[in-house]
Amino acid sequence: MPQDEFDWIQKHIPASQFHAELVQGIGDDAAVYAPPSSYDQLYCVDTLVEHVHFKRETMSPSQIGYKALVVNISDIAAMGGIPLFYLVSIAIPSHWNDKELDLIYQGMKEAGEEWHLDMIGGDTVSSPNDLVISVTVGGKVEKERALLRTYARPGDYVFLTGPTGLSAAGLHVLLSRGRHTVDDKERIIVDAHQKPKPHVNAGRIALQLHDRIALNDVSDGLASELWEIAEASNVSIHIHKDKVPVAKELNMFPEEKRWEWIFFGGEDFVLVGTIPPYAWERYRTLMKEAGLPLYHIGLVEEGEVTVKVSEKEETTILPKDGYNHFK
Ligand SMILES: Nc1ncnc2c1ncn2[C@@H]1O[C@H](COP(=O)(O)OP(=O)(O)OP(=O)(O)O)[C@@H](O)[C@H]1O
Ligand SMILES: Cc1ncc(C[n+]2csc(CCOP(=O)(O)O)c2C)c(N)n1
Ligand SMILES: [Mg+2]
Ligand SMILES: [Mg+2]
Ligand SMILES: [Mg+2]
Repeated sequence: MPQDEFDWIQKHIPASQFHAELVQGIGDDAAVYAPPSSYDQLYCVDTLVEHVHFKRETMSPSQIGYKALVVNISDIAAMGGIPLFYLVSIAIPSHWNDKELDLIYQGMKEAGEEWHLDMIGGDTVSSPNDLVISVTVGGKVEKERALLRTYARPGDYVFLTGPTGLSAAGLHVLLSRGRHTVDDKERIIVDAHQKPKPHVNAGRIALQLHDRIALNDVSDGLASELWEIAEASNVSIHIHKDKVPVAKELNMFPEEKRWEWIFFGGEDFVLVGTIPPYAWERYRTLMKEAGLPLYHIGLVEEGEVTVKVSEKEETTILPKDGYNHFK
């Protein structure tokens, strides 16, 4: 725990800033931001709680900081937006020392530098047992162009910007053996869990391409995010299981586990979305030119709100399961 709240904050104030729209950052009662008039503003907040989102055995302090910020950058990506600023609220129990807390801030700084975000404020409090870190991100998106979950229409293609299930597989390894005994062949899945990469460019390319692409980032699991789009847009979504990407890093696990993680694992932070068929080839080309993966995994159909999955001749309902904090 820091000796003094105020001295501790002082040493984490950034020395420079990326965005000129920031009028006043850390140091007053609130940050001041002068938004450009041709953009709408975006805001989101997500929280990581010790023993719920991480344990000392699953994530290093710098990875906790990194992930606390990128899960929010991912929500801005899912709107097609540009992340700009972040505020950090941290509740610190006595068993976390100064060195570890500095590393948490180091991890956030690393992510901030990677995606050009300025830290503009926060809050520091004590906590009786567990560490809690809550990050708020502000961003911008061209006026009236944000990519909404309500945009899916019958006939649209359903796409994914990366394979799912890797983070859950990585978590499985970390929970069974801890973060200090990871094999080389497990590196990719463990990295996917500890240092996910938000798909900001995929979101930006989508936004620049078309004004009616539905997007959602995969935090609670592919099934859960597909259901959210189906419900928001009042459509039926039909997935073809043989088109859903299976990362080769999952091959070392039993088939049943693999599919459970792909559909219900969560924390993948890839984007899932829907796009009108006439815009598909262009999106594919632009993503390919940018060196980014893209998978066509199904279709939006008319009919009551549901998510179906077909395998060979058989079609079943994809359960609305996934990570749920209260189940
Ligand atoms: N406690 C809360 N108070 C007010 N609004 C909330 C609260 N929790 C969530 N929301 C809002 O509900 C909507 C869905 O939030 P949710 O957290 O499920 O989205 P997400 O961040 O994409 O998912 P995840 O938290 O799994 O990453 C968002 O608009 C969010 O701001
Ligand atoms: C130690 C440990 N146990 C379990 C998990 C898995 N987990 C926690 S929250 C979540 C969904 C996203 O959270 P939210 O909905 O809050 O954004 C998932 C898949 C983990 N990361 N660490
Ligand atoms: Mg959230
Ligand atoms: Mg989200
Ligand atoms: Mg989120």
